[in-house]
Amino acid sequence: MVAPCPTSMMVRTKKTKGMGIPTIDLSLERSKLSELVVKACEEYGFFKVVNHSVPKEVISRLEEEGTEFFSKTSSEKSQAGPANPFGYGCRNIGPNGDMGHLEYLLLHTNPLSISERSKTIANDPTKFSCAVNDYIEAAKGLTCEILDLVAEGLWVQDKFSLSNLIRDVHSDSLLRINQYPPVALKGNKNWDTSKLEAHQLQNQNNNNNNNNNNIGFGEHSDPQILTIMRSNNVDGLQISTHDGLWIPVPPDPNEFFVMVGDALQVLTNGRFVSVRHRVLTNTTKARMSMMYFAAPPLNWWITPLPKMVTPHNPSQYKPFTWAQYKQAAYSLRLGDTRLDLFKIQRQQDTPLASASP
Ligand SMILES: C=C1C[C@]23C[C@@]1(O)CC[C@H]2[C@@]12CC[C@H](O)[C@@](C)(C(=O)O1)[C@H]2[C@@H]3C(=O)O
Ligand SMILES: O=C(O)CCC(=O)C(=O)O
Ligand SMILES: [Fe+2]
Repeated sequence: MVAPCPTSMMVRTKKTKGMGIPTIDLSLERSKLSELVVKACEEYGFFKVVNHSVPKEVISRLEEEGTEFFSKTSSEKSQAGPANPFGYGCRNIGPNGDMGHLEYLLLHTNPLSISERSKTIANDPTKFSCAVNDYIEAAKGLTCEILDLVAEGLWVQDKFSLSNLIRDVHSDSLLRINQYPPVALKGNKNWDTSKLEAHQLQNQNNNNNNNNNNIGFGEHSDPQILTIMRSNNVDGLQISTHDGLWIPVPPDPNEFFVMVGDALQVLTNGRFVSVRHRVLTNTTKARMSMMYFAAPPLNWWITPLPKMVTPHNPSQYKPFTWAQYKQAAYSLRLGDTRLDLFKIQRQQDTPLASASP
């Protein structure tokens, strides 16, 4: 057990199957808070926030819309599809053959695009688009708050430099509502994964080729700057630690989870690493998650913040626009480490080069 620590010092870590998920209380004093946010981003690229100011009603309205949509018949739902990339998708993830046990709605956050899409999604399109727009505004507010804390914690001079990337009206942020139906495990009906320790789950699931029956959403990192996730009370999400151990994330329908994406890894010149995560299906209950992916406008450049580049830590990435990065992401498979395409290879990175005469 971890000894309780004074609230003023917390990244509060609740023990989950032997590992802690950092939990950050947003009502803490600001300078402490920014330090904790940076620490959690460095150590895990993932944390939970409590005491956020998103109204419960904003969350429940979107959840109700999601439930109503996913309870429609397949032929009704298919009117909102296929997801190419936006709209309704079922089992197919992206354009390159990735599959999961899920169905989803993927939406661009532009209000005009939402209003058009709503017509194929909901019986009452205005009610649907209001619920979606309100949720997006709230998630965007929370994301900006967290990005400002990151900038402060990193001592970046312009404390809005990160949040400005996603505040712009042309931001390419997305909203995704995922629904994972319960999947009975093949063979042994008494095989309950919730009773397994993280390392056992890892062994059981790392070999995805043998039995991917329980993969809801395969291992990947999110390409964007930051992802804000909220789910119903059904587990399944796991994150990978820097040493490759899978940690189950206990669901908390009242709170939000934050994930560092590839673009924030670049902006921090590798000080933060985007978190690899996946979803395993539950054997009895349907999981519904709402994901807000915060991204800049398509033609904006992503380069390390000047503060993060020093003679000792020169830029690790070639400059690219968000559109170029997305294009790379969509040309690859879900689990690929697409940032490798943009890494600057330096001589000292290759042991052979330094060893050669
Ligand atoms: C297989 C793919 C699906 C994805 C685009 C990609 O080619 C690689 C990244 C995937 C991902 C993961 C995070 C988000 O869910 C997503 C919407 C995104 O921006 O990148 C998905 C893409 C998708 O499902 O279209
Ligand atoms: O459903 C979840 O909890 C995670 C889904 C996810 O990783 C994604 O949509 O990119
Ligand atoms: Fe993801």
